[in-house]
Amino acid sequence: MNHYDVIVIGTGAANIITDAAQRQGLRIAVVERDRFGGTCLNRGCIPTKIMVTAANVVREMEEARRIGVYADNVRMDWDVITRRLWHKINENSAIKDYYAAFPNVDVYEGTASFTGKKSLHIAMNDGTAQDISGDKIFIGVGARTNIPDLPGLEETGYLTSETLFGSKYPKRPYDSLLIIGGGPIGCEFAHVFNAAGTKVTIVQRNVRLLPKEDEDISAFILKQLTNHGISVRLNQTTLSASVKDGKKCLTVQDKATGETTELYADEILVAPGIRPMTDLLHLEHTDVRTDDRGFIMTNEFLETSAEGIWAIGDVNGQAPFRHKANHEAEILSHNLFSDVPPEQWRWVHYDIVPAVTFTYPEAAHVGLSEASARKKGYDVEIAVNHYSASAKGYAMGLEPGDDDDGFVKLVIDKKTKYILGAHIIGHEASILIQPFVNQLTCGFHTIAPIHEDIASPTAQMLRALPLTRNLAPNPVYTLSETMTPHPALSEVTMWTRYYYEKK
Ligand SMILES: Cc1cc2nc3c(=O)[nH]c(=O)nc-3n(C[C@H](O)[C@H](O)[C@H](O)COP(=O)(O)OP(=O)(O)OC[C@H]3O[C@@H](n4cnc5c(N)ncnc54)[C@H](O)[C@@H]3O)c2cc1C
Ligand SMILES: NC(=O)c1ccc[n+]([C@@H]2O[C@H](COP(=O)([O-])OP(=O)(O)OC[C@H]3O[C@@H](n4cnc5c(N)ncnc54)[C@H](O)[C@@H]3O)[C@@H](O)[C@H]2O)c1
Repeated sequence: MNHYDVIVIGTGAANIITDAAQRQGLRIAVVERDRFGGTCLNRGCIPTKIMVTAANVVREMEEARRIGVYADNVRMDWDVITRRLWHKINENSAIKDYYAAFPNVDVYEGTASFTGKKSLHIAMNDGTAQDISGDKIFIGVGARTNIPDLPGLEETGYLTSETLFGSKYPKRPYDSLLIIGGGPIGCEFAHVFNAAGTKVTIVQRNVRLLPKEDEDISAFILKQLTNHGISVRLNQTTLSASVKDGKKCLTVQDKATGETTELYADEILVAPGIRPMTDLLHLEHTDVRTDDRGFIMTNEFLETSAEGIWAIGDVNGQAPFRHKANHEAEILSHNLFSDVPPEQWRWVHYDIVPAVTFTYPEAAHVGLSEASARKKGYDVEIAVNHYSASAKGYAMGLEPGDDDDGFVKLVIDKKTKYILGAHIIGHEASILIQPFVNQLTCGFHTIAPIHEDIASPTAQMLRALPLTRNLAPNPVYTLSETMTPHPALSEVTMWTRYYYEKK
């Protein structure tokens, strides 16, 4: 059995940990069962945003007539989008080659599962098997679509984000598409296919689209998607799927009226949320604890309940975004692989994770919604500013009262005047949210334990201090510790710090 200093399972955000351990000359095993680079590169953020960016331009060109610019025959060239998208996805093999070239890194292409507290069996993709063990093990195995238990779905056939960017990639846009789920995945694909000319219907179980957003943002996006011709059915129960007259059919029931309807389309895309990839890991052989949905429980230092095992990214069930996963991996790299004393350790706090849904227009937020702030007992004040109130907004053709006149909404604690949450819907909301993320990240922070009972002796010592960190606005390291939503154009400014850090 090969023994390693470090084992990293998964090659999404966990690559940041591999890089840090590699720079220290440690002996590392990297295990990956699928395409290298994880969800973001292969079937998530990157290919969807290549599509979304093209879809945005379609909408912008259509709207440009209100400022005196006319473009005829605006259309998406699916072949160009397809070529650009797969060009990017295919970079995954370069990631594998990159790691394989290091003498201190062994790359295993296969599925890892625990056989003991620190040992793993790898069912290699070529049919062979390997057994390895390690001192430090990092789990970054991500998540996948949580397929609903819907009668007839398997027989009818369906798409997920995984198969759409895999064996079922469409050679041309569908004529019609039913989307199960009105979260970020459902809404972003609805925007893309709608702009590509597909007749799109979203079937959403919740009474709102994007229910993790502030209610005002959900209402705005509903109006926008509807204005663009997307049919949205809220508050629905999906009863069954079938094939009728050559079309795929979804039978749904309105939860309020009880009315049952049959919806037809060429294809069904399933986007009802995600489940962790922990089922393949056989964590029962370890002391790693999971919650009732199978997500690995981690503390503010990304420690699991098992000694020497950490977990980052989607698999820990906290804010499933790539920038959050990167942030966690950077914290571990700093704490464990940069020779700093524990008193200089960083920790994660999830209350300042920005989120952007790349619909048209974009929806972005950081911090608490109005409803969640009130629920937490804050006496809140609200400040709202519309795009049309700014000179640039007018220049863009936005007038007060326009359906698409986006806005910024601040949720403020009446007592302290602190910003509890910032919410933006409108053009480039992904960039406009950044100042609020920076502002909330700056300042003096005191460690806030997550899962109090998960604590290595070092974590216990740091909690007892208690550990503090002052992020003054001027030093470049404050930028390094501030998240930026991925993939927003604000990365161009925020990631300048990498050139300072020479990474
Ligand atoms: C359609 C879609 C669009 C998205 N858009 C955005 C966006 O715009 N912005 C954003 O921030 N987030 C977005 N996300 C979410 C984002 O992709 C994830 O939060 C992020 O990629 C998670 O990274 P990770 O490192 O935790 O896991 P992953 O990137 O999923 O990496 C895990 C890796 O582990 C491998 N693996 C799993 N189990 C094993 C095993 N047992 N053995 C070996 N290898 C294993 C997997 O094959 C995978 O490569 C999107 C997701 C989807 C599905
Ligand atoms: N721009 C981004 O950052 C981005 C984009 C896409 C995905 N993601 C991440 O990926 C994760 C998965 O996205 P998602 O949209 O699948 O998840 P989600 O859990 O956010 O949304 C799924 C939606 O589907 C609905 N739903 C669930 N079961 C249903 C059913 N049977 N019928 C009808 N509706 C049903 C739920 O009410 C929910 O609103 C998200 O948590 C998100 O963080 C991020």
